[in-house]
Amino acid sequence: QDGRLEPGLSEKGRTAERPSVPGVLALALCRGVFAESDIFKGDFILEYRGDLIDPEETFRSFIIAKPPITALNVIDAARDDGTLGRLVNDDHINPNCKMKRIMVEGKPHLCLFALKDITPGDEIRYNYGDADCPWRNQVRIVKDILKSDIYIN
Ligand SMILES: C[S@@+](CC[C@H](N)C(=O)[O-])C[C@H]1O[C@@H](n2cnc3c(N)ncnc32)[C@H](O)[C@@H]1O
Repeated sequence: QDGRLEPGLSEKGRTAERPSVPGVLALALCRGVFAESDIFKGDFILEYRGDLIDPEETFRSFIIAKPPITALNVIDAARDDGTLGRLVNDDHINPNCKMKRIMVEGKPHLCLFALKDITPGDEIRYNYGDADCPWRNQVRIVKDILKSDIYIN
């Protein structure tokens, strides 16, 4: 539409005004991808672009860099090419989109599709899968602290 590869989406830094857990995860979650226009259930949103690498190489880079689990086996997006797929954050509880692997001419492409209607301003988030994501534990720990007696106002 406007010549950008990913129209209708923008990258934003997450700041203290939109933290998942007030004051705690704001720094860890520094950037994310946000809708600029309406996206409807089933719509294609973006492709998680990266370099196609062999499984052995993927295993090595996973040990070193820990890319999101959905990207394992085929696509390594460690190299910043300016596209937004590599900036989409995880939500394992209420994701609004889903990553699907689509084969085109024998080559895998990881594509993000909307699971529900998404309105402008919403953050695009998918479930990274069963990956051992440390931030999920952080949320649990913070919730436990807030519920416990040791939390002093
Ligand atoms: C594919 S990147 C997403 C973009 C990343 N937020 C950034 O600013 O570059 C994956 C990394 O983002 C962070 N991340 C993703 N989802 C998160 C979440 N729900 N809570 C906290 N950090 C998250 C983790 O550091 C993870 O390794």
